[in-house]
Amino acid sequence: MAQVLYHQFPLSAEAHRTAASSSSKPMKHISVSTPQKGPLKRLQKTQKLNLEVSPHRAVSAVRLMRIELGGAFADLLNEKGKGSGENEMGYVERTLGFRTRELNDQDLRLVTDIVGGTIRWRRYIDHLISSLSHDKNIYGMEPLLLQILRIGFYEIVKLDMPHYAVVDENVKLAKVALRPGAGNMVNGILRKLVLLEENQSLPLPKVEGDDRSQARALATLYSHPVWMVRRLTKYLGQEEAIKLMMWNNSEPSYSLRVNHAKGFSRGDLVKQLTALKVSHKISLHLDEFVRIKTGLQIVIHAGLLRKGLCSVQDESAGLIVSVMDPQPGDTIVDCCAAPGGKTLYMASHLGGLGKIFAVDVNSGRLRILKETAKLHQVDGVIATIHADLRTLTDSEVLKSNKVLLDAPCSGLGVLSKRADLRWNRKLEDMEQLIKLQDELLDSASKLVNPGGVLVYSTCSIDPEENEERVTAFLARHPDFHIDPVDQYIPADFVTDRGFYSSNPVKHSLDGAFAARLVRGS
Ligand SMILES: C[S@@+](CC[C@H](N)C(=O)[O-])C[C@H]1O[C@@H](n2cnc3c(N)ncnc32)[C@H](O)[C@@H]1O
Repeated sequence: MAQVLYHQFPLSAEAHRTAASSSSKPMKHISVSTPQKGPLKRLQKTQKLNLEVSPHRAVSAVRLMRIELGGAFADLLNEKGKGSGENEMGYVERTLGFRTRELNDQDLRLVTDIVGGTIRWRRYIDHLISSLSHDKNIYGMEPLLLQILRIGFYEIVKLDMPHYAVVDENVKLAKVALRPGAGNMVNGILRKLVLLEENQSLPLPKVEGDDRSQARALATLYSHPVWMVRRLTKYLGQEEAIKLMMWNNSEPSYSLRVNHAKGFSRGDLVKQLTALKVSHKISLHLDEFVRIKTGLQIVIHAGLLRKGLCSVQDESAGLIVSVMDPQPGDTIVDCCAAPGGKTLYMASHLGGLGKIFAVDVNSGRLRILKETAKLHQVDGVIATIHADLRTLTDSEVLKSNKVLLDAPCSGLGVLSKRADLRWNRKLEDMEQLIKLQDELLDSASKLVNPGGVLVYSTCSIDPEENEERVTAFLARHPDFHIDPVDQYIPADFVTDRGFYSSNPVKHSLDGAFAARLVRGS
């Protein structure tokens, strides 16, 4: 039986509307009055607390709607941790017409799993939904109904949760948040899915026919855009492309970098993680890094990031800093610096001596860099410059022996962490990005002193953004040559041409690339 509690608070128009529109819903409720003070006394806000629907499903459905309709980033929302649960309840109430109880840690973990997984598996799930629905145009469905179906499909097919409990819970959500008819529809489709899943006869495409048909089938089976499958297959071959897509669909793992500038050591971090019962592994490659598979929410909740004691940073990004080899006393130009992951790590190597000029065209992201630098107590060696790099080329002040260009890129190396990125990227972006990368490389090269080094890096595994950009650059700038990176990073990451390349499947890290390009003296 549905249970709805009415709390009395100062009334908003929104709450009036919600209360009125929901009165027709077939739910029983009780009212609880809270005394009000002063002139607000007569104004009453009604908040409905629904204790029957599962909170993590209600929150997941609304989060998915916000991401899809609002274009917000899934990982950004996830990183807000428990606090976002409270803010989010406002969205839940406005979207569904009721609040649920506050989320506990287990609910939050489920929301993270369900939202990330449902986004990653969207193409696969949507294929199944449209195969089992009467109406094949599933994108014409009410957005909330589609999200509830996606959650149910993901839970049954990919999380293997108890099937009939999943059906019941999602039917309940559809009935309460939409109407009884929507619940009946969810019931019919999910029950069909359970039967097919239990008989191992899901209607999935076969990988056969010409390249195009095979790419389409793989795109559905491994839930990636067709253009991406074709590109991955072209560069890696089908077998490796499949392994990479499976990696992209897996739960991401994270690394934490300790911040020595705060007097916090890796030993201290390990102690804290042990006390928090977050299982962890020391990085094999970098002294300041610790890997965690799960428990990021616990780390966030414990305030380790907020206090500036550590940052979330992938080791693949840390290895780019190793390729830069920052030393005390260096002057470094970081050409595309924001939000500052590499700037801050480089700054921690300077030991208070030297300067990093952190350039970025995005003022909001640059503000985050400044604030984090202060929090990490490395702001003394960082100067921020808000500018388009392409306008800075005549600036003598910025001439330096070490220049980093961590270029805007497709992010094809970080798809496991950026669940929604694959759906936001378009093939046309690649052409634009490549053009921008060439322009930025040309601009960055003008800041390098004779004998100095330009490090070009990306978080992509796409050769057109990596090796090919370097080749094209060297053809335009014969005064530069490749300085092999083998003395800066482990041999396992060094390519035949002397570049740094991390491979998600091989190294269990994000994909990244870097080249050291030295200007002749
Ligand atoms: C890959 S991100 C940099 C990440 C950063 N290095 C870090 O480790 O946190 C690329 C950055 O390039 C910046 N950018 C893009 N075009 C630019 C331009 N023309 N001039 C300067 N910065 C630019 C973007 O604003 C974005 O912050």
